Amino acid sequence: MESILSLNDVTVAYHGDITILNNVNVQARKGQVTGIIGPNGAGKSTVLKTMFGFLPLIKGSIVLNGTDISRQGPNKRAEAGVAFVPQNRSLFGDLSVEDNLLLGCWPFRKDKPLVRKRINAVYERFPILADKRKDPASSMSGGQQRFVEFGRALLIEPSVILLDEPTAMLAPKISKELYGLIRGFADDGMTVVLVDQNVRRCAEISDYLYILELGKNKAEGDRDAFVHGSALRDTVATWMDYEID
Ligand SMILES: Nc1ncnc2c1ncn2[C@@H]1O[C@H](COP(=O)(O)OP(=O)(O)OP(=O)(O)O)[C@@H](O)[C@H]1O
Repeated sequence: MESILSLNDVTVAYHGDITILNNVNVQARKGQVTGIIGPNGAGKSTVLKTMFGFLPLIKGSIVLNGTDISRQGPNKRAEAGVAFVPQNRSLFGDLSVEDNLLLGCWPFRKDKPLVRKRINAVYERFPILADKRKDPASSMSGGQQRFVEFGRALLIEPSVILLDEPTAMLAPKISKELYGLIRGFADDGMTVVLVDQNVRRCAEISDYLYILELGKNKAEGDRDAFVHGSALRDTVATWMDYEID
């Protein structure tokens, strides 16, 4: 299966020479969910931030569709079709749902008919957002706010979507709905990279998984390796004190 986005031997730091990722390798394949799991502080969020261009590389390269994008910033990567939904809430609470969506149209803002078309497509996918288009984003539930964030990410019609803990702090019912959506993104041909604390759910919807520990690759394998007892499964149980059932 074709690799769309890859981190190749990547080393990054937030400050000075204290490296956070050390020679990390991740390949995200077309139409697949690539799950990234690991204990707190392993560097999972840092992998996504690096993929989106927030951190300069000390070493290694990032390749998107065969092009080295290591030196491109987030704007360029968004233009190339990479969307990022960060872990922390990223909406402007005082702005309406529609205004938050309009902000996601920035790269093609001058093409008004296209803006309308893409926003309407989001409303078709998430009818609740059409109903609440005039309401302040902050008036919506946590799950509904996630829909706005997902919708805003979809406005550029991304080929790659990076999702950081999309169901953190949400109730099981809405989380299930979100995992269904995420699986649907991949089934529609999008390349999904999912960072998740919920090992079981992440393993269920991922095609391939990476375990990080202390900023390094620790193990990797496809879903079957996790679901049917294996070294990877034992790894998760031992390192993360977690049993997959
Ligand atoms: N802005 C920052 N400045 C300095 N260090 C940071 C920053 N963000 C994260 N770190 C450090 O980088 C390391 C990896 O953090 P990261 O958030 O990528 O881990 P994670 O695996 O996503 O953890 P969690 O599951 O807790 O979110 C941690 O030691 C963290 O303290």
